[in-house]
Formats: sequence, C-alpha cells, structure tokens
Amino acid sequence: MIIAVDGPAASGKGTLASGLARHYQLPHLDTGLLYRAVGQAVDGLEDDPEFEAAAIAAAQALDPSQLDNAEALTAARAGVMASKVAVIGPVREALFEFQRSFALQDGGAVLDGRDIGTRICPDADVKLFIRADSKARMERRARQLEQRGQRVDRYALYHQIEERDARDMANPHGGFYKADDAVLLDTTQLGIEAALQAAVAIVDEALASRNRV
Ligand SMILES: Nc1ncnc2c1ncn2[C@@H]1O[C@H](COP(=O)(O)OP(=O)(O)OP(=O)(O)O)[C@@H](O)[C@H]1O
Ligand SMILES: Nc1ccn([C@@H]2O[C@H](COP(=O)(O)O)[C@@H](O)[C@H]2O)c(=O)n1
Repeated sequence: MIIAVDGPAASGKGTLASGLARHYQLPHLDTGLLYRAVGQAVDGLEDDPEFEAAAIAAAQALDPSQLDNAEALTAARAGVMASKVAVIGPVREALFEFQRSFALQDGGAVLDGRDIGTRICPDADVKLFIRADSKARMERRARQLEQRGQRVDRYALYHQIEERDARDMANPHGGFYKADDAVLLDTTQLGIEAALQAAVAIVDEALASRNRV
C-alpha cells in the first residue's frame, strides 16, 4: 500500500506520515529532507552565477545516507534553501527516481512532501492533503524550535512560512496542489493524536471502499 501525504510547511504532514507508517508498519520517507540536503549543499552560493549548476550537481550526487544526519537538515535555514533549489527542474528530476523506487518497494510505503500525490505517486492507494491555518502552523513550528532551545521571533517566523509557501505554490515544476483524489484533512483544531486518528480513519475508509469495488 502506498500512502501519499502532502501539505504546506509545518502543517504536521511529517508527524502524520510517521504515525501512519507506525500504524500500518510501513517504511516512511520525508521527501523534504532530500531537498533540504541539496539546499544545504549549496548554502551561501545563491548569488553565484553557478548556483543552479551546483544545485543540479548536488542533487545528482546526493547520497540518501546523508539523510541519517537529519537534525541539521531540520533547521529553518535548510527549509528556505530547500525551497530555492526545489524550483530548479533538473533538481526535481534528479530526485525523482529515488522517491519513486522508495514508494514502489515490496509492501509499499508512506511518503510525505509537496508533490507525492500529484507527481511522485499519482497511483498511490490513499492520498491525504494536510492543511492548517498559517497562524497554527507558525505556532507549532515556534514551539518545536523553542523545545530545541532556540529563541523565536514569531512575526519573522510567520513571514518566513508564508514566503516559503508562496515560493512553493508558484513553483512551475512543483506539482504542489491537492490531487483531485486526495482527501483534505484540516488539522488547525486537532492535536497530534486526534489528527492521527482522523488520518487512520481516512486510510481505513479508502481501503474498505477499494475492497467493496
Ligand atoms: N496536529 C498537531 N497539533 C499540534 N502540533 C502538531 C500537530 N501536528 C504536528 N505538530 C507539531 O508541529 C511541528 C511541525 O510538524 P511537522 O514537522 O510534522 O510538520 P511538517 O508539515 O512535516 O513540516 P515541514 O514541511 O517543515 O517539514 C512539530 O513540532 C510537530 O510535533
Ligand atoms: N516533495 C517535496 C518536498 C519538499 N519540497 C521542497 O522542500 C522544502 C522543504 O520541505 P519540508 O517538507 O521539509 O518543509 C519545501 O518548502 C519545498 O520547497 C518539494 O518541492 N517537494
């Protein structure tokens, strides 16, 4: 079974995807980490005329074992850099095959990102599109950073999230929209456990209706 989980920054899609993976005992891939690893590799080169070429080379050379050191990739700066390399078509092409193979492994997988239901796994068995309003997303990310001991400027964080969403949605190579057959789950008013229960109910219902056909 392939489960695709998409949604904007800090909507909680990673938390839900990993909860679904645990629940259904499937492997999980956070595809944002791939873009973050590429972004991190070219951090500081944004004004260099070779920025695009360097990002493409980094994507082509990406060793997914780099993702084991995920802690550094979760920094806000890595997210911003990820969204800058994600607009480069050949970067997306270079990362496609790894994601597709991960999804197609025996038994299936859960993948979360921006284009899983639209581009990577248009054939997924179940697709979820997670949303939460910008203020809730900012507050969740702020608490996450504060728990790591970081000081947070909530005003700046709000604008950083909005700016990243805007860049992602304008990405001509992105596929960042809700697939027609994705189920929308709004978690603005839901805590983590309630959101996971709602997601499990959606997956179970999708599987049951598939079996009824
Ligand atoms: N429903 C929820 N209610 C409250 N907090 C939540 C909820 N879902 C996730 N969180 C918390 O919000 C933070 C961001 O969640 P998560 O990393 O899953 O978001 P994301 O959409 O994967 O983010 P990104 O796109 O930046 O990778 C985490 O600290 C997580 O524990
Ligand atoms: N499938 C994806 C996943 C991510 N991106 C880009 O990477 C940025 C960081 O992703 P997070 O999920 O870790 O927040 C994101 O803002 C996108 O620009 C993508 O394009 N496609």
